[in-house]
Amino acid sequence: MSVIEGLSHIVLTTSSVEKYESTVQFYSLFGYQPISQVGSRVLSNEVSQFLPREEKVLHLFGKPPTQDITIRIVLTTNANEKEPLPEEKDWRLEQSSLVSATKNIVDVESILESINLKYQKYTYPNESDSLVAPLSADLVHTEIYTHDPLNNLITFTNKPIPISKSIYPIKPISPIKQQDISSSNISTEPKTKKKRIGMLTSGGDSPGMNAAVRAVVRVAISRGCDVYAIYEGYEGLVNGGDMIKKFGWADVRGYLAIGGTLIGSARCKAFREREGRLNSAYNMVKNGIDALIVCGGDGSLTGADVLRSEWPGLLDELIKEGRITAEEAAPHKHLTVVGLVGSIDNDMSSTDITIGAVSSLHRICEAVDSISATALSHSRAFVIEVMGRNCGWLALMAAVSTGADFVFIPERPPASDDWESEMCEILNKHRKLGKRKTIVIVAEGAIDKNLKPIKADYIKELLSNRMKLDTRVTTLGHTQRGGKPCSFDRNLATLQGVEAVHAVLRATSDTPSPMIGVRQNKITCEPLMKAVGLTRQVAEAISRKDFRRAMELRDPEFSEDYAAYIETTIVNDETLSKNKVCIKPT
Ligand SMILES: Nc1ncnc2c1ncn2[C@@H]1O[C@H](COP(=O)(O)OP(=O)(O)O)[C@@H](O)[C@H]1O
Ligand SMILES: O=P(O)(O)OC[C@H]1O[C@](O)(COP(=O)(O)O)[C@@H](O)[C@@H]1O
Repeated sequence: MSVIEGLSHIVLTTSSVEKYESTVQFYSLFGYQPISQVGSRVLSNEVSQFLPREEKVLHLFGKPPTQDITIRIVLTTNANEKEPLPEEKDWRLEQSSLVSATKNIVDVESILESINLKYQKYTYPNESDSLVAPLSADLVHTEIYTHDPLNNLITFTNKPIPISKSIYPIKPISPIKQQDISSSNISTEPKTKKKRIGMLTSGGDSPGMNAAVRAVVRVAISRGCDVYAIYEGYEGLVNGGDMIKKFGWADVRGYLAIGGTLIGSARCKAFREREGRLNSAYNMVKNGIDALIVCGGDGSLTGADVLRSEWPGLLDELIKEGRITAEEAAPHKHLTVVGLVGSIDNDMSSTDITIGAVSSLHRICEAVDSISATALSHSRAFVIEVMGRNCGWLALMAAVSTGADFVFIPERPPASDDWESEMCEILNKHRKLGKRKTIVIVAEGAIDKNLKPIKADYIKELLSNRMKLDTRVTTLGHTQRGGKPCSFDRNLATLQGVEAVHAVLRATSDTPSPMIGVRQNKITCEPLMKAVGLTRQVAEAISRKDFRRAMELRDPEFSEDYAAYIETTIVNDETLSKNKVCIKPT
């Protein structure tokens, strides 16, 4: 028996008031009725500014055999905005967010005409379909594809049985005879050419990278491709030789449980130069590799896309230099690049979580728990520095998970000019309420509101001198990055590795390089450079001191986590001090 009883509602989010209003109007045109509205657009509380501001719930009463649909339209700063659908594409190939059954497809069409909205219409059977037999009535129907103001693809169908998956009895097209093929139709690619995929891990290693390599290798083999491990990140591409090795099924045996990356990683200076990428193109052509799956952070994924964009020019240069022949280059006209995000920092936009971040967080929590035990014994204070480069996710999540007394992250510097006094006041309050230990977590990229770095040693001085606490600094360092991947990272990397190979096989010469992500528990495929661009915007927002924007640009839960941390950890209950209740250490 299933544990759920059916669809509750669909949630659509936007940060634009205009789009919010027009989405409500759009769905109303098709008969959805408002059943409730909550929220206020003006919230003064600093924390609340990141929470949903307003939402409307619309309901459509379905007629059997269909069911009612409820749509919640939310106005929030943390919206997942979608890109407009490319008009030239066949929208049937995209994933619809909502498929509605209708008996009045003509009315649907007139509504779309009346609001001047683009749509695609398909009638079955199609004139060009070669039917084996007349279609049964339940297969004759029309489908209309359009999008709502938030760019969600929506479909209308007048199929008599809306969820019927029956297929059309179309005659197979007879094989083309040799004499029918004109020379202009002959592809330069040999028909039997096997796809050859290169896989590399690059940048800082992260737990779960091995699971990604394993999945890519095995799915590629299952799909009839050859797969090559490229050792030491881009170093292997630049140097070639035995740093590029064909992998078989058994080569990745035992990979799942091992931390780091068994095919090695590097920060490769040579690949940043065109000369290095020219050598990489040479080594790829010589090995017949024309698709590359890269698992790394935003730097590694940018590097892969640079290689893809330069590819035709690099091949021309190699031909001119006489290093490869035109015949060798011909089957490799396009390079397909797919990105998997492997980084403990969880700093990539357009994905909820990166491969390795959860394992690293577990490690940090274990370390903080251990330090807490000794802090408690000696009534000491500890300032713990955690990794994350310019991202505060690890620090914030560790603070939430361990109940640290204070946290410093780059995206949300302390609001006050005299944050030192405010921090001491909060820590003092916790001490007065009976806490025997003080834990301050500081992200390695923490800054104050004037962009001055906040370092663990400086905090230690404050705690020792002003609060007279016996204070130690612990820098967790690379223990955070190594070690076994947790099951979440093994699963994530496996699912994403599978999708990466599928993305390679789907790619055409004009598809932008995709990045495999995960959103709301679904594996996603987003334009890689768009995600990299959004990621860079966080650093830009911070450098402009626009910290509100920096928080918005992180994944939607970031602000909620921050709010939860403040509410659950910074004591804010006056009754406690009045009644002198002693708080047990967390
Ligand atoms: N703009 C770029 N052009 C070419 N290669 C790059 C670029 N940025 C990064 N790379 C390559 O990716 C490697 C890893 O990048 P880095 O930023 O250090 O780590 P991460 O991928 O974890 O962000 C670099 O050492 C370099 O070889
Ligand atoms: O190991 P290194 O080269 O000192 O790099 C340390 C950096 O690598 C990381 O562990 C991971 O960063 P990337 O995923 O961007 O490579 C950062 O948190 C840290 O700042």
